[in-house]
Amino acid sequence: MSLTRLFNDRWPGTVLFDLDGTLVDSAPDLAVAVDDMLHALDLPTAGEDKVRDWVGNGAGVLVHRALADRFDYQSDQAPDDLFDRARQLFFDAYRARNGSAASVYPGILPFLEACRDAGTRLGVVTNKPLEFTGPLLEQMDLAHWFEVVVGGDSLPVKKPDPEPLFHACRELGGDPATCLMVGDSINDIEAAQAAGMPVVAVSYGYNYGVRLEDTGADRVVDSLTELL
Ligand SMILES: O=C(O)COP(=O)(O)O
Ligand SMILES: [Mg+2]
Repeated sequence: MSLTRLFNDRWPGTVLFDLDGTLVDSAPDLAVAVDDMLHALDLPTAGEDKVRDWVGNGAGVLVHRALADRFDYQSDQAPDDLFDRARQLFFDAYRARNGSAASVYPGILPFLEACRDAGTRLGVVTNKPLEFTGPLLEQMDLAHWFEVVVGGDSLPVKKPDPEPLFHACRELGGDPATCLMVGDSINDIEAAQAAGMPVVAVSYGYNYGVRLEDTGADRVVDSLTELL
């Protein structure tokens, strides 16, 4: 099925992209920064496989998961002073590292080119803090594609709340019904569904180690080129 089938044989007027795990494989740098933080705190390091499954709810939750050494950290949440120290260590380490080992996923550039050729307006809606989002998009030479970038701390709420998607769509002058969300995790799918936007999920990203099939996405693809 081509993408236009989702929009009555038209290309979407607006496309919003998730960042980590959708446009860019950022986990290698996030994992080094998490391990630098844990090492500085004399805690056992986590490694990239675990960190991949912990990414998705923003930097603060990633730090909590790393301190607890598990996804579900709520019952064993770090005390405020340890969390504050860890968060500072993580932010310093990731700031120094952001983009070093990251890469743009295959299929992204042809899809962005097709959107541009169709006159579609493009935005990024990520749970990543804004201070890391701009530099990463610049380093990956992606920044020039997007008219709007909403970070995890741009608004009082993050995905899966639909408000960041509404906000980006409004800024682009789009209509949620003709806006497509593209993401890699259940947060993206739930946010899009709550916003009334069709959603395509990419299978190659980080969905907490859980397969994306049966999560309710309108389509799951291994590469965005499948939509062309
Ligand atoms: O920083 C995160 O936790 C995830 O960011 P994303 O929303 O771009 O996947
Ligand atoms: Mg993501």
